[in-house]
Amino acid sequence: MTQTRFADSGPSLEYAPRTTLSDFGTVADPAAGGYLLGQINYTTAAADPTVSGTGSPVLDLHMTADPGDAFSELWITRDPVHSGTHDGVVFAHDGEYLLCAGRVPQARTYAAATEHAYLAALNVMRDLGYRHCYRMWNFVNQINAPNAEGLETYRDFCLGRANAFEKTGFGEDVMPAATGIGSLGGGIGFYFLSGRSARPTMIENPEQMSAYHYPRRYGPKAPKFARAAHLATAGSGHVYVSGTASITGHKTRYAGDIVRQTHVSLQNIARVIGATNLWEHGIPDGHFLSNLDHVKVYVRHAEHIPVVRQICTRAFSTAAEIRYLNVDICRSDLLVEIEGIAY
Ligand SMILES: C=C(O[C@@H]1C=C(C(=O)O)C=C[C@H]1O)C(=O)O
Repeated sequence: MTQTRFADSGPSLEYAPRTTLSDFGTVADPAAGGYLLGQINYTTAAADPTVSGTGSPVLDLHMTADPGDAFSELWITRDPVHSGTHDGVVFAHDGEYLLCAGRVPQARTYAAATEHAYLAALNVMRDLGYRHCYRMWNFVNQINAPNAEGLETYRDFCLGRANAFEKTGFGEDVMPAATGIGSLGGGIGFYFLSGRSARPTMIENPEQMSAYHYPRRYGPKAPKFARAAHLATAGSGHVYVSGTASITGHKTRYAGDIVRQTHVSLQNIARVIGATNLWEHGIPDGHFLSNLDHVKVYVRHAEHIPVVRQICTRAFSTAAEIRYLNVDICRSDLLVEIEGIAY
């Protein structure tokens, strides 16, 4: 288990093997002053989000078929948390940071229910004063399958998300980093991180068209996310890197070629977090792939995982926590996608 990082830039993240979560019980580690802002279980079945008996949001995502591969993300903060629920969304906040989580049950179409669930979460952020959302995660079962009306499920989700953003004006100034990835079941699970005073800087990649500008050939409403979000309240910041794939401009590159797609995904991340790009965004900082931690590598075909692991092992630090997940990806011609946090 990684050493808890209490940084000025957001709650600290730890990965814990599913089996050790009982150790956490109430709070993460009173000795370290840690409190559990939220627990996201990447596990073998989906479940509605709940608030645990000790007051922490818990979301189970169906992201692995093998219990031995299950793990939990523990978002740990230094201050006591207050939790609650609103219209199906669970949340916890510590005065500076908020985690909220929700789920849209399996359905024939998703746009309306996604819009409703997102509005509930956006209202929680607004009403509690945590307007600066910097990272969103979305796990979409059967992401490439057509919905009951023939629209690809991912595009259906993007339509609902965009409608929620447009109705609230959310994202007009700063779009959060995000992941929109497949899952093995459970409709659409999602969770968000927001700050009260910390103002994230939205980062784009000059090698890629901003997703929110994608042409209509990719769906009725474009995906709404930034390539990364830099968060700093004091001192150095963290860069939350969105799910990144083999896309330059707006086009998929190297369809069918897992090795090249993996390298393009890594090149895109290196470009986004590198000093040249961060300075272009007014951030006097720079990172390398070796600074990335809490990496998730999503791979469409299980048989590709060994070669992807080989490439990623060489690219990232030996100290990096890396999880490989065999799930579908938002475009049917994408074979791999990678996200992480640059510290
Ligand atoms: C891979 C891409 O998009 C994916 C989908 C996202 C979403 O819809 O929130 C965010 C990042 C990726 O997980 C891309 O368009 O480059």
